[in-house]
Amino acid sequence: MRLYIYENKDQVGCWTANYIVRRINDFGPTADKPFVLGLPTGSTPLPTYRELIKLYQDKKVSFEHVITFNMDEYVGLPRDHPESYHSFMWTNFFKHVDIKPENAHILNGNADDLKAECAAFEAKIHAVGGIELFLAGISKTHRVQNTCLKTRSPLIRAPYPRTLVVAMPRPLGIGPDGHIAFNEPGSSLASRTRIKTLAYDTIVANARFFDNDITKVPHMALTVGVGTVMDAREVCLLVTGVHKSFALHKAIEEGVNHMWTCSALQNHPNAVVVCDEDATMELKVKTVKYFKGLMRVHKQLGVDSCLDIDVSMS
Ligand SMILES: N[C@@H]1[C@@H](O)[C@H](O)[C@@H](COP(=O)(O)O)O[C@@H]1O
Repeated sequence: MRLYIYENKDQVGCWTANYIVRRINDFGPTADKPFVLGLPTGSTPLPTYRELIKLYQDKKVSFEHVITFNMDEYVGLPRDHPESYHSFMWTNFFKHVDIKPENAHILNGNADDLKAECAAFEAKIHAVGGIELFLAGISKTHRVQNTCLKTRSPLIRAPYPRTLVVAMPRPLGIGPDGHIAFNEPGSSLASRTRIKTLAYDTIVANARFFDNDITKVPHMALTVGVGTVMDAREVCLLVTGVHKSFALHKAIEEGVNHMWTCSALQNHPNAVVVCDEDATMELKVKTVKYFKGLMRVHKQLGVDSCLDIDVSMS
């Protein structure tokens, strides 16, 4: 596994978009030999999508012969709901480039037979020869730091007519998370595309997109499995922001573990993690120095041409 560390999320997006364009152009896709790309949703890939659109507008790439497969979709959310992953992908990427609608595959969370929908998705990936490059993101981890819990204290009730609500400090804790697609903690590392119940942490995290009302957040999703991602010939994991730093630590500094499904990538023969400085916050200094040193040496020796990508150009 390689780890590339860039200054900020925009540089990560710039590098990733240019890398995808390079991979597509080197592959030379045609109607008979399309380039198959796996794609994520979320805020993390947005700078990448913005840069990809710019590169398309500058005629540096065409998506005419690119086939995409998205990682996941909510169950039961109308396709045209602004928070569906269909809406996200068309608003933020597809409608701006020349991809053919029939080539952009997104799971249908409203299918009559969800199991058949998942099986058909896997079959389609197989039919086009598998995924060449899977772009992925991971969810954040929650570090609860002295936030307040509302509780009722009988001791300080009088002389107030009603029970008084007082704030009590909560102990520092770390919630389980760091999932890839919707492969929540405990997902099999050999899992395939399937229906998944969302973890409570994920529902709470995603409430920000649903008026902060957890009752509006779908509780189930269709998601590619960890095994589906691992089958891609290359995986590129994007990690930006300090809120992802603990997940990054779990992904690369500790062992492979189904409670941190992103850590499965340690077993992938061709995985690259691209992160920003903020996301390295929970890594050991020696880990950061090691990977930065590798980047420097590989660049000097010219053995890793993707390190030549100029991330300051946008
Ligand atoms: N199912 C998606 C994941 O595929 C995504 O990686 C994650 C992170 O989103 P963000 O990039 O906004 O932090 O959100 C959801 O849980």
